[in-house]
Amino acid sequence: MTYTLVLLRHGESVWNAKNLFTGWVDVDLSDKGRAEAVSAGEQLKEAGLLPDLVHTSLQRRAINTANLALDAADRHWIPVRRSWRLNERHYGALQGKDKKQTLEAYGEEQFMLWRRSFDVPPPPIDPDDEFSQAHDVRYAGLGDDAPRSECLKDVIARMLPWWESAIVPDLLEGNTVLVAAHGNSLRGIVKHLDGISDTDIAGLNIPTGMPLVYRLGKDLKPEVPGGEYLDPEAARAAAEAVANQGR
Ligand SMILES: O=C(O)[C@@H](CO)OP(=O)(O)O
Repeated sequence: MTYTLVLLRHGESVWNAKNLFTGWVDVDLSDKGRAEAVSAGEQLKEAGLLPDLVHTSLQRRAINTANLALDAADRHWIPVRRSWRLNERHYGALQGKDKKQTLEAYGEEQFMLWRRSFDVPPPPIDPDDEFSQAHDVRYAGLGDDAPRSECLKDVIARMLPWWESAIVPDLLEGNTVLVAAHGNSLRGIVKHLDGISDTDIAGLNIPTGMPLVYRLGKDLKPEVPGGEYLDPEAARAAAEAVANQGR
């Protein structure tokens, strides 16, 4: 038995286009991002990869990407499950800041520590900051779980309970599962699936709007390490562009 998981980072957001740290700020897709989402759905349909169920974060760029992609694939009607545990990494006090200006102000080493180190979170955001989610009703029930900043290690710790309790059971029932989420929450899933080390994960970047397909064996280990992009060349170039943001 092979289980099929499709990971889809949201299409380009308006803040991706402006090169701003985004995290939990609930920005929408750009026109390019919407087109990427539609194209992702068309690619899924062409490849015969029709999701039975979709999991999304609570953020509109992922929700709208899933809706557009599933509509293009004629799968707009499938059941959906959402969780904050699939949200983007909370970028703390960097939320709303320009990536290039941050790199220039703090230097390459600090910038990369905040952006890609496994266990160094950016400084926490002030609850009254205009880009804080402290007063956002959708997170009102989180209590002490509500982050004010996260590193990738924190993302994996809050993502894994959803992976284990919601996504894995859906896969084991034989469903093709689509997960529409974010650069860093998906890096967490990939790290977990492929057993990537805390150091090597720094070099892994996920492009916007490109389906990444994992076929998993009985033990939920990937048949092809790293999974397979439906358009591998475009994905390689786009992942490199993500790696170079701020430069
Ligand atoms: O700003 C963010 O929330 C993320 C994803 O867009 O950026 P980065 O790739 O720098 O982690």
